[in-house]
Amino acid sequence: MIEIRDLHQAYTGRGGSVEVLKGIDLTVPEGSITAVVGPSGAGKTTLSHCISLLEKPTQGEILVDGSDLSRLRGRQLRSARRAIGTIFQHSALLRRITVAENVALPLRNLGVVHHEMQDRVAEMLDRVGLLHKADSYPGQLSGGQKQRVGIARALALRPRILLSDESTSGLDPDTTAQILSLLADLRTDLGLSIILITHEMDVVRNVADQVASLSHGRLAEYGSLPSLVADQDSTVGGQLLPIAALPLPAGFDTFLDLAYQDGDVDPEWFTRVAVDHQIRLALLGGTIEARGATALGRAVVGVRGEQAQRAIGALNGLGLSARLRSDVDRSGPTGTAISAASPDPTGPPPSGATPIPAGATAGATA
Ligand SMILES: Nc1ncnc2c1ncn2[C@@H]1O[C@H](COP(=O)(O)OP(=O)(O)OP(=O)(O)O)[C@@H](O)[C@H]1O
Repeated sequence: MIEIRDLHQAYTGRGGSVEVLKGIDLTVPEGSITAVVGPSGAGKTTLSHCISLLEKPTQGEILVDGSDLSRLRGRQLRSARRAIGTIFQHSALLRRITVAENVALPLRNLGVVHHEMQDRVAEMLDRVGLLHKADSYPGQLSGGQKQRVGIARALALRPRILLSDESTSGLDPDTTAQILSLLADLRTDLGLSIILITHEMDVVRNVADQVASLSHGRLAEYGSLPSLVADQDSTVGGQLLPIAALPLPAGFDTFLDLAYQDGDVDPEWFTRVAVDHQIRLALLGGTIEARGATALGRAVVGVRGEQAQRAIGALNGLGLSARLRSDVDRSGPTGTAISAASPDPTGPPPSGATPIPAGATAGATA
């Protein structure tokens, strides 16, 4: 487990001191993946450098299994670094030595004896599925294979924490999925605490247990992924499952935002509200994402104003979180004018997620 407490980082230049991290508190439980997201300049890389002990924070603590690594120097610092393995964006392998020699580097620097080093390298390459590439050179590998070697190297010192700094950036979707699946397995098999610094919301949605969002050097949001998706006030939740919706059809004047929470939603909610409760609903857009045995989702429906409160009650009773939008008009619920011919102005639905066909209506005559 890694705990970051009141972490500050300031840089001093000609123009004076600039505080880039302004008191970050973050806990990454053992055996879990925490994604750190945020806009450019929010402080993600600075946080990553502080965690990997490349930079010394100006204030605060980085506790790994209870001991503060941020105040160490010299030999103690070098030793503490072993607790944290880092995977970089471009794998950062040395081109002139073999895959096995790259993985062995951290062990060699530590003076591990030869046969032990060979065993460890073979074990780590086997874990990432690349034992057969041990004698190849990095230039002979695909992008995804290079990243796997980078992961094997990061694991060589048996760290407790794995820090991935944009490690899937620039990889194609299939390769990204393979790397994420490997990270998820490592979390489970080795009980690693994994910190994923990324700007890719697809990556976050597919693999993160918790999400921390930075803004201007502060922690803007933090929570489990399902809780953020279910929280209608969460900006990150909206970014994780973005929805573009059709405008309200004739006869409807009120938008409701819906969120699915964990597995407790009645799968027949739409029919039940329409038939059992005699409420007219127009399904205007939505996304459902399967996570293990549960489903996460967000949707937008249209209702008639006089039925809105009853609809909210019925939907909440079926396990959804339903909320009236206050800024109701006939443009989309985001306030952006959306035409029926172009129902998705923000681009395709997130990969791996199932878009609900917009425009379906149901309901008894009211
Ligand atoms: N060595 C430095 N000296 C001065 N300012 C710095 C230094 N490193 C980073 N900064 C500033 O700190 C802020 C946060 O930078 P950082 O690279 O951590 O953001 P980021 O969230 O990783 O952004 P991106 O997604 O674009 O990589 C930026 O305003 C940046 O200009």
